[in-house]
Amino acid sequence: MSRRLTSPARVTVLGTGSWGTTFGKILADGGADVTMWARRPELAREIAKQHRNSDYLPGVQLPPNLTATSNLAEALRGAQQVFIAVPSQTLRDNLVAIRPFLEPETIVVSLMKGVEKRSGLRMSEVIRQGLEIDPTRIAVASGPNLALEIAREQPTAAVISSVSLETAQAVALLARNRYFRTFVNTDVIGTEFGGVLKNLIAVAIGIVDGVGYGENTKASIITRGLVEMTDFAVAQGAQAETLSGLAGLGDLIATCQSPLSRNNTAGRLLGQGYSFSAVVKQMQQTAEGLASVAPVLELARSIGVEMPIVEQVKQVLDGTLDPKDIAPHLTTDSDEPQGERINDDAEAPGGGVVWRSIKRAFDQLRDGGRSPRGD
Ligand SMILES: NC(=O)C1=CN([C@@H]2O[C@H](COP(=O)(O)OP(=O)(O)OC[C@H]3O[C@@H](n4cnc5c(N)ncnc54)[C@H](O)[C@@H]3O)[C@@H](O)[C@H]2O)C=CC1
Ligand SMILES: O=C(CO)COP(=O)(O)O
Repeated sequence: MSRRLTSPARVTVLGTGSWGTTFGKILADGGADVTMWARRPELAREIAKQHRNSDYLPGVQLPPNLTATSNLAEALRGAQQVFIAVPSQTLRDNLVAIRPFLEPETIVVSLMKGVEKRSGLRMSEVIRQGLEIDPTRIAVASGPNLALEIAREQPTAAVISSVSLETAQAVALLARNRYFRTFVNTDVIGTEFGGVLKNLIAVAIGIVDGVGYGENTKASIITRGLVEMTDFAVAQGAQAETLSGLAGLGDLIATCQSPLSRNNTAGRLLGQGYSFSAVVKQMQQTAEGLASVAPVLELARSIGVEMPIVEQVKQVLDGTLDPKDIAPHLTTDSDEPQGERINDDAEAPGGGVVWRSIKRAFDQLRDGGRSPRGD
């Protein structure tokens, strides 16, 4: 009988909220030795000694090969891969603390689904700036991954993406087990924006749910929302197929359907008539969509992409649109019936996304050479 001679990989997860802790369990159940970093020493103690995180994952038993500390240097020592799951708006400050302790070969993986409010940057871009490491050492994970379902070992899948296929594969090999299956791609822009944008559509779904509208409204918003997501992401340099994959459509379905989703929940409260500030006060956990909506719309406007559903979410957040007036059909100022695909030109070769990208690139050149951002 052959025996495994190699020692388990040593990995670190920064952030012990619902997703960080669940991802730690995924990695540990896949065979890695996992160290979690918690800000609060008492939470680190609960995870290390009782193998529980009762605040975020009540009733879930964590594996014995998962431990925790509140000492960042200790958490990062010897880590082959580091996974980060803190609220997106806190990432930059956390990177300042991480940087001195990061070892030269360590791969850094973002588990987050937001954009930085003040810069509009994706999390992998903030990591690249904050740690000054090569993009080939950075990966992102995304997909239909509601933490509590996975913590209960209900099977699901995700995508690991990096500009380096080798890096994506190395991460995917560790981040998998009997209930968590990982695929790989090199479309970091599409994978990250899929996770960011589906949150905004999930807020819209929550709003109409809160108002009391039914399945037609929701299906229309999901379908039109996917068009907006794809149009925006492709204009940023993503591949359209990524948005129809796990990190796009897959996550959109999970988040829009589940009461476990914090973005969906925040939307529902808005639809029930609570103000934005009242919703923020009630939310115990991170709802990334609330902070991402403004920077996403700013980016969309700067590249000439229409996002009517996301615009309406912003108006509801700002208190300038009555939630009951949110509608999937408010897609244009024009009285003319539109093609189903936004900005679609029925005469265009191939129609849809590709044509729009070419047209947009042409318009941007004409408008002074602003071009879609590469990764
Ligand atoms: N919960 C889920 O199902 C999933 C969440 N995500 C993403 O993971 C990221 C983290 O979300 P969750 O773990 O769900 O949030 P959470 O609200 O459950 O936990 C956030 C964690 O960050 C910590 N934290 C708060 N402020 C901090 C700071 N300034 N510095 C360091 N740590 C801080 C909190 O103490 C907590 O441990 C988000 O970007 C979210 O979109 C992605 C996939 C699934
Ligand atoms: O990203 C998620 C599921 O894939 C979690 O969604 P919420 O952040 O809305 O809870």
